[in-house]
Amino acid sequence: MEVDKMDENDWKYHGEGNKSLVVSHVQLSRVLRLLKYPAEDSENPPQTAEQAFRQIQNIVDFSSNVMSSLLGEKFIHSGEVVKLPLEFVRQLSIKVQHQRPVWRCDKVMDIYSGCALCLPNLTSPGLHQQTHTPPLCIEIKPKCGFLPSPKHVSKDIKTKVCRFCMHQHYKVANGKWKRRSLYCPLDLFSGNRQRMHFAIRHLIEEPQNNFKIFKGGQCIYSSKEGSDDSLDLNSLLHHLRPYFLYGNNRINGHMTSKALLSDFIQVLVNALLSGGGEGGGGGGVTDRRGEGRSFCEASLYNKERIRHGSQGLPSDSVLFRILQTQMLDSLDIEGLYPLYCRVEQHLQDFPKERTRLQIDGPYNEAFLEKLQKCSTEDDGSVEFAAAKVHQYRVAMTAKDCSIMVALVPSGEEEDDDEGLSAQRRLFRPPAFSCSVSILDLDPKPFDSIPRQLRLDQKIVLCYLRTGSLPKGIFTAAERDDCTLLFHPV
Ligand SMILES: O=P(O)(O)O[C@@H]1[C@@H](OP(=O)(O)O)[C@H](OP(=O)(O)O)[C@H](O)[C@H](OP(=O)(O)O)[C@H]1OP(=O)(O)O
Ligand SMILES: Nc1ncnc2c1ncn2[C@@H]1O[C@H](COP(=O)(O)OP(=O)(O)OP(=O)(O)O)[C@@H](O)[C@H]1O
Repeated sequence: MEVDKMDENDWKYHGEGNKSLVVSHVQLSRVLRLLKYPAEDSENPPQTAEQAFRQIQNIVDFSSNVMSSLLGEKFIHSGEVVKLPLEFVRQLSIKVQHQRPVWRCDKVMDIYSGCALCLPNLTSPGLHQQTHTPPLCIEIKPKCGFLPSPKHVSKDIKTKVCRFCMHQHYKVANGKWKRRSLYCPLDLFSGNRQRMHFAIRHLIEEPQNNFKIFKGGQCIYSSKEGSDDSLDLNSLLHHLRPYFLYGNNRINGHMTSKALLSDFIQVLVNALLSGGGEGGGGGGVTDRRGEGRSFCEASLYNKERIRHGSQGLPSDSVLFRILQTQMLDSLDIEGLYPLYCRVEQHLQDFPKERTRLQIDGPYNEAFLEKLQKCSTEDDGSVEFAAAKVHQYRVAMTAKDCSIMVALVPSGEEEDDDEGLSAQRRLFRPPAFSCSVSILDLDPKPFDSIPRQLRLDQKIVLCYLRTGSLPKGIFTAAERDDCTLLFHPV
């Protein structure tokens, strides 16, 4: 990619989040991730080109020097900062504008700095070049997978119902989503295949911003934000069917929708429990959170079943690494906030200390060391408080990152109809080579901590007012099954 010969016609809108917009190259497996600003700042960019460059370089450094070490290098693609011609960026911004979801248009793409992050396109990995069938990529934003310790929280409910499940009530009450998602992250992070299966079924049922499926780089399944349009599950099944032709669950040569979906989820669970495409998963590890902190009372999963074995997550799996990193938040926002205030006060008294304490970076080995070597006892120092704040911010990033699982059908060259006996085709399970990556590993600003506390309080209050008794409306059988409803395709 030659940055001085950029043509907006080679790029198309790919997606966006709260703070960046992503375009993908039409031929190369590359994306550009551009910063966004609040729309009211569109005339006067809130930072200079140098500051924007530094912000993106900080993202690269944080990902490659800090998160990569905590999450495992094999999952991380940190990318590189690129300087783009301003005319190209302006034309690109005009080109993509009409494809952007309306609810994201409170922010505009940065057209002033010319800086962007260039990354591999994780939804169209080069792997597929050897096969006829495009890869299937599944993006999951799993959110926080554990309950806080009772020691640090003021409201008992926080030790029973997870943040995601409580937050759902708040989001629906505020109109962010029309329907509550019944996905519970604690089920996904359980390492118990049945619970994980259950969690993924609910992600499919109500994806919100937690679940997307791409085929050959195109998004084929996601929520339409703010809308209550029913999702096209039949269309999804239509896309999935060719990948699962050889499943075991066929009746008279036809695979039922339920079986198809079940096979798909099974493959996804396997990928999430594997070591990330480099051989089989490591041995199961004991769940060190203890039963009390790994089950959410709002989950519809039948708790009785958990007795039949929670194996824990394999230590080389992506979920294990994300969960461990999330758990660097050992104090909860309530326990952390007084330490934040200690740092904040110190910075008001001694503004130059901001640099020594690495509040805004640099995100280098010294930063990583500060958070890894943080003592367990509070000695009252600002260094201790800053290290706990660093740990919390790293945990926040791990609570907000996404996992991309790329599935490529393997052994496809043998699969022509003439070449395989009907018997073999009927019973061979689908085989995929998979690769797992983690995306969106940006550092969370120091100043976002007071907002975190306020949001936490609002979520808990809202849940206490509106969130009780969801289980009562389901029968035990519905709770165990919660089968998605399909029409035959
Ligand atoms: O606070 P949360 O848990 O709602 O997470 C925010 C996300 O909301 P979610 O609940 O996942 O829909 C939010 O996602 P959406 O904009 O809702 O898609 C962002 O990821 C936000 O991060 P940042 O401020 O852009 O760096 C996230 O904010 P941080 O808390 O990670 O700063
Ligand atoms: N390297 C990549 N390859 C393919 N798609 C990507 C890549 N990076 C991001 N995307 C897509 O673009 C979307 C937005 O990117 P990202 O999550 O990084 O934005 P964000 O603004 O940081 O999100 P958030 O709302 O969590 O702050 C992702 O959900 C994903 O679908």
